[in-house]
Amino acid sequence: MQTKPFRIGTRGSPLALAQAHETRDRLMAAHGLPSEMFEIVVLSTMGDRITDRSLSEIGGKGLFTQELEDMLLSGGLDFAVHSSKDMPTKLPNGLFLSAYLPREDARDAFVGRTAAKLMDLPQGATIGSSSLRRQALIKRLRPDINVITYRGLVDTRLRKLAEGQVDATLLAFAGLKRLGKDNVPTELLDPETFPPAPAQGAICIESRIGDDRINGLLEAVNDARTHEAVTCERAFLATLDGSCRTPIAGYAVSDGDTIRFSGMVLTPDGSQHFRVSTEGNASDAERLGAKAGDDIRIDAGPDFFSSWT
Ligand SMILES: NCc1[nH]cc(CCC(=O)O)c1CC(=O)O
Repeated sequence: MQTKPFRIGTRGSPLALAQAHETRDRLMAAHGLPSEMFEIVVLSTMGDRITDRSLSEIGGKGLFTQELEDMLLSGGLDFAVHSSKDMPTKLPNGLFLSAYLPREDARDAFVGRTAAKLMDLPQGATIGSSSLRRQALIKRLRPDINVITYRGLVDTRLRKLAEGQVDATLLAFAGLKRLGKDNVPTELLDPETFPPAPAQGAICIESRIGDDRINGLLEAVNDARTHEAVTCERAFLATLDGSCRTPIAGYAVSDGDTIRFSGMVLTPDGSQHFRVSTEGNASDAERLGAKAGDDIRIDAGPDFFSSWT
């Protein structure tokens, strides 16, 4: 009988804490365990400490994960809760993504101050976003718009917007929902024209390979369809993501039998893009995503990825 509490690692941002609490609540419900059986351990990561530069400028992998992974490997944590979108495609030896909670809405949310919709913004308007994918997609649809670097906690971004520093910003709808800010978006962007980032909207749990006791505990909260979809999207990203300087979108939906995937790569200025769409057996999720990555790379040609990176 386990008597010591399970140690759950998380970052300390309001969104990260909400995700850690959701994970704990689902584990309590699945196993009939009291909250005292879980201890939430908050760690600060490089990504939390550097807030004045965009993530692609800082570079490096695992900006939001390394400190948690180090402590997982040293045994100080039993598992860690992350936004799947923040996970590098390669994990440290000995760790894996053992469970995914049911995915939240994966769409991007547009939060407008001077217009409610992206396509209705005035000519030359300013949008705050540091995501290469969002910048490229905005410029593809609205080349006149000026995109400025914009990072920080969700509340900080919304405050800057309210103060008039920008006309609009884009955020993952999933994050807003988890913070109880469902009513903040003025538009939800269509995944056809504005596809989300690979793994957006999905919470994952990272743990040690071979730690059967913990992995058995986590299995009970794994959502198979989310696991399949995000595995497909991450395989697509892994095939393409040499540099993290490439705007990449990818979104898969699994019904348990069939998985459908669409991906897009763009030049940072949005002037060129390539798409791929495919479907296959859900049990083939990873191969399907990797193949889509290979296909779009061939379609785009050798000069596409080297032209700006
Ligand atoms: N560090 C960025 C990040 N990582 C995950 C989310 C949102 C939550 C999610 O995609 O599950 C966000 C913020 C955003 O894009 O608005």
